Amino acid sequence: MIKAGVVGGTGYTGVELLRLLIRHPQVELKAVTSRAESGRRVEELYSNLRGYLDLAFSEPDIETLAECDIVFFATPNGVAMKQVPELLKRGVRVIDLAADFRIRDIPTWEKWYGLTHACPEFVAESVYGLPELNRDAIADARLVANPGCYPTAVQLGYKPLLDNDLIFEEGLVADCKSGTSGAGRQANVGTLLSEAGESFHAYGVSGHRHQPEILQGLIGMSHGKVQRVTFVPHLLPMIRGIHATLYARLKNGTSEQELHQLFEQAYQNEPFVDVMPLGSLPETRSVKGANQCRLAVYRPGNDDTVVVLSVIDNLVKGASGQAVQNMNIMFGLPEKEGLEIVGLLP
Ligand SMILES: NC(=O)C1=CN([C@@H]2O[C@H](COP(=O)(O)OP(=O)(O)OC[C@H]3O[C@@H](n4cnc5c(N)ncnc54)[C@H](OP(=O)(O)O)[C@@H]3O)[C@@H](O)[C@H]2O)C=CC1
Ligand SMILES: CC(=O)N[C@@H](CCC(=O)OP(=O)(O)O)C(=O)O
Repeated sequence: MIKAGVVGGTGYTGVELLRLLIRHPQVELKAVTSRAESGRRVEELYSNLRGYLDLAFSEPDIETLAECDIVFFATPNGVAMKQVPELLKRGVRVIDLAADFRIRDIPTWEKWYGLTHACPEFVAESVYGLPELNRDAIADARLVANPGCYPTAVQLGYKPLLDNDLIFEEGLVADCKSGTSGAGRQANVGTLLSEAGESFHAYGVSGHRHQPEILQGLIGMSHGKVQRVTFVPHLLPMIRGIHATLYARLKNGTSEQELHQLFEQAYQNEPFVDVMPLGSLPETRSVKGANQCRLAVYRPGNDDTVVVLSVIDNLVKGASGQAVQNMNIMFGLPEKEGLEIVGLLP
């Protein structure tokens, strides 16, 4: 059994990790931390876990965490980087759900996250945990940087187009919408029901920290040819889900049918990417609770613009499910272990 620890077990991604890990046949949860709730039984706070998890929250101290084989950090940005060097030294593997190890260029990371990086030397060693891109490297990694939620939806949508050199590298637009759980569980006026309900607005239009992460991924897929991407997030009055509408201009006359076949081929062996039939409209509710990305590709009016629709659950394929998928790969387990969950409709 893999001994696992979750730092930040009271947050939304933390409790989602617990929901997935308690049903994972190869995992034994050894530690779940919260500074605010230390000593309190997990099921007291999260009654959905009653009968499944016999643990109390503990302080995130290094001695407890060092007894694990793997530690997930479901903490705010800037927390994992303080404990990672010591955990790796003690032979513990780490998956960080925050952004501490996602951006290769340290000055770029420090600019967007407003922090000084505590262990920049470990960023080069870490592997960006998008399995559809980096499966082999993830298998050998000690430290995995779990991708951001928007970057997951956007990169999976653009990948077949860039891999096949089908689009101009200029003018890429990612128009994205998220549910409120993307903002985490801490009190926040903007995500109160009476603020976010029955309304819809963009945010971070002049700059969002996921833009450099998305750009870094697209630069890699295009071998340096993509130089820019416009990313605009919006807040939807729903709890879970991300919908990304991606635009690009086609280099040649690839038909909608051919684009669709190409997407199907690109993802035919991917357990968690579903290319829907031609003409489909992926719905966020179809991936609610599931580790799935659902995609559809269009060429409206036979014009030279290609439109990709990409949906995920921000807390699952956009965070905790993807983290469990990465753990499975790191430990040589079947990739779908513990993750065969069907989306919740309606
Ligand atoms: N919500 C989402 O959809 C997604 C979130 N992420 C990322 O995952 C991470 C967690 O997000 P989310 O679950 O939403 O966050 P929450 O704000 O809901 O939870 C944060 C958790 O971290 C703990 N924590 C806070 N500060 C510290 C600290 N200094 N040391 C140890 N533990 C700490 C908190 O407990 P306590 O303070 O009691 O210790 C709490 O359990 C973030 O980095 C977020 O950006 C990634 C993808 C999607
Ligand atoms: C709706 C909302 O506020 N979403 C968050 C992003 C989600 C997230 O958790 O960001 P990471 O994936 O980088 O950790 C935001 O825009 O900041």
